Amino acid sequence: MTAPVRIVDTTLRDGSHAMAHRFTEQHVRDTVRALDEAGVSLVEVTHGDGLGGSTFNYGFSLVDERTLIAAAVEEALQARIAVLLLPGLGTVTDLRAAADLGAGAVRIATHCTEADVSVQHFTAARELGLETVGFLMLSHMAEPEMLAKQARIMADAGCQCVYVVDSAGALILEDASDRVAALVAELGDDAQVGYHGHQNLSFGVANSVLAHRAGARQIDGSLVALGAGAGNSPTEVLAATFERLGVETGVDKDALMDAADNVVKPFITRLPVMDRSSIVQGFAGVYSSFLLHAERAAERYGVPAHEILYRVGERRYVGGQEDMIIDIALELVEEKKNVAGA
Ligand SMILES: C[C@H](O)CC(=O)C(=O)O
Ligand SMILES: [Mn+2]
Repeated sequence: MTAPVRIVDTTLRDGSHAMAHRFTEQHVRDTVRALDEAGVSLVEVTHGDGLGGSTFNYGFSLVDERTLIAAAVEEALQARIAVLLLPGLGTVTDLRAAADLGAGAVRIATHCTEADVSVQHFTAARELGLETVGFLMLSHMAEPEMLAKQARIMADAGCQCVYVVDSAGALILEDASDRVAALVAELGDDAQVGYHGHQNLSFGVANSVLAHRAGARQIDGSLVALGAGAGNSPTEVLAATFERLGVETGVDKDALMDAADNVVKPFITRLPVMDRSSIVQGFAGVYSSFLLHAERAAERYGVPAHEILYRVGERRYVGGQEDMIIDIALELVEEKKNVAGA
């Protein structure tokens, strides 16, 4: 018998990147209601970079995330509302506030080789009675065995499901399933394994299917793929694909397609697309949420965004190093001046 999979929706968190953090309370209410009615059991709502993410470096939110979390909790009749937390940006105080507002789960995200910084946050989350999930971001930067060791750190700290997070949309087929399999082998019954894909090289859904076959039991998606870079695996496509494969998801694919077309598509300011810049992100292994930062720097300094992104990939910059995008743009301006003057 094929094992069921839980489809987790991150439209209202990863989608925050694509919306330049401009979600309104109405967007959140309408989307949560639609996901809830479609049977999605875990819905993530936070600034794209998690609790406390609304800053100069990452981009300010239009509406305070606590207002959005409270609205989401009010609309969800069966779904649990999850928040994202990046240790160092979000604090345990932010987490307590989210729990007080009714959030029932936290997804704690670290760079794929830095799981140790999440330990106190998992401890606090378990004390608060929250469901706990760990995100090993930019997973393509660590080999499967190394990633599995990092997953062990999270599980030992109280994490109930550790995700292979393909932040750059760089993993292709076995790259994803080998990592999932390594985590499953390491964690056994101690914690579940999840998979979070991005579409930069168009492998989000295919990787998710392989991840499930390798033992992942939670898979992320976003309605209309709304997410950073070329977006996430579309929730409505995941639902249709798993149904075709005979894998139980507990969600209603037609209700999700309705939500995608009639609730989310009308408010999207910029449809996720596999354009030159996002393809370069997947190819060069660049954090998807750097896309808008690179596009802004490109416009401001008159250099191509894809050239900036290639260089970000070469230097292996990670989340939190958004400011380096400006440095690279300035460097490219200098180099172009020197070539022109030579
Ligand atoms: C903070 C990031 O946007 C988390 C995530 O969704 C990813 O790394 O991918
Ligand atoms: Mn993501």
